Amino acid sequence: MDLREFLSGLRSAGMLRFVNDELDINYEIPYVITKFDKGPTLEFTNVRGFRDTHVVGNIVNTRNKVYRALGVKTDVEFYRRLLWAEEVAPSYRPGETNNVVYDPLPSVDLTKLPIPRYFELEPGPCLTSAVVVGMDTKENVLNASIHRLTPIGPDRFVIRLVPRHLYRIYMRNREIGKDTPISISWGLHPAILVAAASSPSFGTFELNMANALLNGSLKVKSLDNGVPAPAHAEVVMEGYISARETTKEGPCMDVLGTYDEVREQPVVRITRIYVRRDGPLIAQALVAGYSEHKLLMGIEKEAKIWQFVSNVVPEVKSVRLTDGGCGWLHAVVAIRKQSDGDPKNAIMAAFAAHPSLKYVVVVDDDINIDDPSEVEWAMATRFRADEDLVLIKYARGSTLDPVAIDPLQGITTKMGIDATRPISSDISRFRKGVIPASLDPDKLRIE
Ligand SMILES: C/C(=C\C(=O)O)CCOP(=O)(O)O
Ligand SMILES: [Mn+2]
Repeated sequence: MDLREFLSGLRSAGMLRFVNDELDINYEIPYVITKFDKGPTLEFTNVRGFRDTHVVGNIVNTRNKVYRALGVKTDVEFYRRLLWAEEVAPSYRPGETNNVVYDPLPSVDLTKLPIPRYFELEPGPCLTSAVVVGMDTKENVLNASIHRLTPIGPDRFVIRLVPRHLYRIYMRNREIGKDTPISISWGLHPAILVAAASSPSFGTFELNMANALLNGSLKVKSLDNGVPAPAHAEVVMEGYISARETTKEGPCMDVLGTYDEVREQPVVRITRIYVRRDGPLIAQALVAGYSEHKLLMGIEKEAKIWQFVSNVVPEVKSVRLTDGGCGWLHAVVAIRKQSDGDPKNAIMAAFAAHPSLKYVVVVDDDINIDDPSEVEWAMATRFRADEDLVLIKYARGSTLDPVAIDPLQGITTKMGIDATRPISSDISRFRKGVIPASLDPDKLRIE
């Protein structure tokens, strides 16, 4: 399964529309994508200045499409499948092949690639949906993750490295004076994107996880620098993260919909570009701060929160990283509690599961956590700040948080809210009002 097959499945299911007007990849296509933020997948067939190229946006901008990509139907099925893939990843190493769909370009020139330009204050075009595989040259540890890459020359990017696994690999290589060999793959089946956006423990290779999610069908090619890349990507680049060279990165839009800080970040040197040529090249545009970005970043964290909270509370119905909380900073967890102390433990478990989380509300399982008004209703009727509020000062949060105490380290204050009704009290005081009638109002003759 590659991106093209996934897109054709969406088209057959009526979930993908073609846009045939001539549009520019600079601002125009991203703008249209944001106007259909929770809508259909859009395939732009007439991209100004780029022949034989389509741009696709909103490929997994809804929960439904993510679940479709992973072959699951319900939240709990999704949590179990993703956690299973993290667990079994070591025994799902993808097979190696030289039978790839892409060919090398005669020369390296990033300006020839259809990399979109998104937001007004950004310094230029930005690659927001590519998977970077990096290798620890000493231990041969591999890691796959998604990073913002801004071209700064025909063969150079600057890469935003959050202090996580690729950063650790880069630091370990740097300590012995080595550049970090990488592959950058763009235009991938969403299962690979979901895996790369996941955080299994260091040493678990996310492409193995993707292979498990794809039922063992993923194939990889080893590039000349020794790093694997998926054999069915639209574009693959081979290169190195420089151990010495850094430059300013940003200002670039992040998942919060605000401009991330400008930081000194490592430079990437590209040594080869491979491009798919069988039919139009499919370039994936992903607009930072919109639904696809939020879902890809947050959805694995929902599974992790579900897992961690399930360790302390027997029944966890569902978890949402909320839209207003940017799919990253705010969560709602619906539980069926057995003790009035359960929600506090659930709050602690949620913070342990997702270090960037800043605010979590725990509700009973009669609350629809997809409806922000119902969640607020639970807070209005089941929460009292003197005993149901947890504040944790000076904890590790997100490096993106504009009000962090220390933005470099992402240190902030966290808040947990127990909006569940007390077990001991009269349940009827907390029940939602129901009118016992079963007629269909849509069938009434209302003039
Ligand atoms: C750089 C990040 C997201 C983005 O660019 O939108 C990830 C931030 O991760 P934290 O661990 O929350 O700092
Ligand atoms: Mn990792």
